[in-house]
Amino acid sequence: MSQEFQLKASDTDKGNETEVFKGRPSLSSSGEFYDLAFKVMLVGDSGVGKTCLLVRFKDGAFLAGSFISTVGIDFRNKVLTVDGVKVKLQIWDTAGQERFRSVTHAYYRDAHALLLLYDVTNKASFDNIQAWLTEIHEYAQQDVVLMLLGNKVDSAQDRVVKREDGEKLAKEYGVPFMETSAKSGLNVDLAFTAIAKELKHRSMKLPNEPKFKLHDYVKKEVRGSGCCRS
Ligand SMILES: Nc1nc2c(ncn2[C@@H]2O[C@H](COP(=O)(O)OP(=O)(O)OP(=O)(O)O)[C@@H](O)[C@H]2O)c(=O)[nH]1
Repeated sequence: MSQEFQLKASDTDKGNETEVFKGRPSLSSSGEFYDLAFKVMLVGDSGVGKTCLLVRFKDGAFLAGSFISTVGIDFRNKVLTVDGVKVKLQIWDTAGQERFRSVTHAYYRDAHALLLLYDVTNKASFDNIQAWLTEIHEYAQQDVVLMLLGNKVDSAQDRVVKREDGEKLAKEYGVPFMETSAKSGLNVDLAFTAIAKELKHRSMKLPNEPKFKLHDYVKKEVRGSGCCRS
């Protein structure tokens, strides 16, 4: 990583935690207890809405107005309760711009999950998904949890990528898929919850708990863009 683009921590936590389960809860620096911690990375072209998705999930707000591109990498923490277990997600917001690509490459290998975004109003961002998948294949862990998100579905009048095209691409690559809107909140909590459930089930199975199937969960829970709340 170049000196120029050091990690920015929006929360006071350090950015170097790995998955933990000590049999007793840990305390995050924001004062919340958690049992497990995972790193989730947001990737995709510049402007697809990675920062807005994270802000929607973390703060329940939408960053309207002028678009300020992420520089390098940033992160936020959020603790979720998944099946009675406190799961801390440390969510890394990467810069989509090409010139920061070498910075983000360095972070892939530590990610437990990746949310790969395109913008349904921007065909190029969809066409670039294949290149992002190649990059993920090259730099991320082999067993990384991956999900494809088509964002900005609130902009129905500007949509150029059909839902079926997203579904088809996701099926081709065997990844779960959903459409989201950082603006309306549609499916935003669901995307992060699904990831947290998958990571939790992979690392810790409670007695008598059935096997968790991420694809089935997403298919069952996902909501269409006719509606505007998560
Ligand atoms: N209509 C609509 N606009 C959105 C949505 N999400 C993001 N935007 C807008 O899209 C622009 C880019 O959003 P960002 O979240 O900054 O995009 P990014 O992917 O983080 O971009 P980089 O930091 O350059 O990689 C902003 O003007 C947002 O207001 C959405 O769900 N719906």
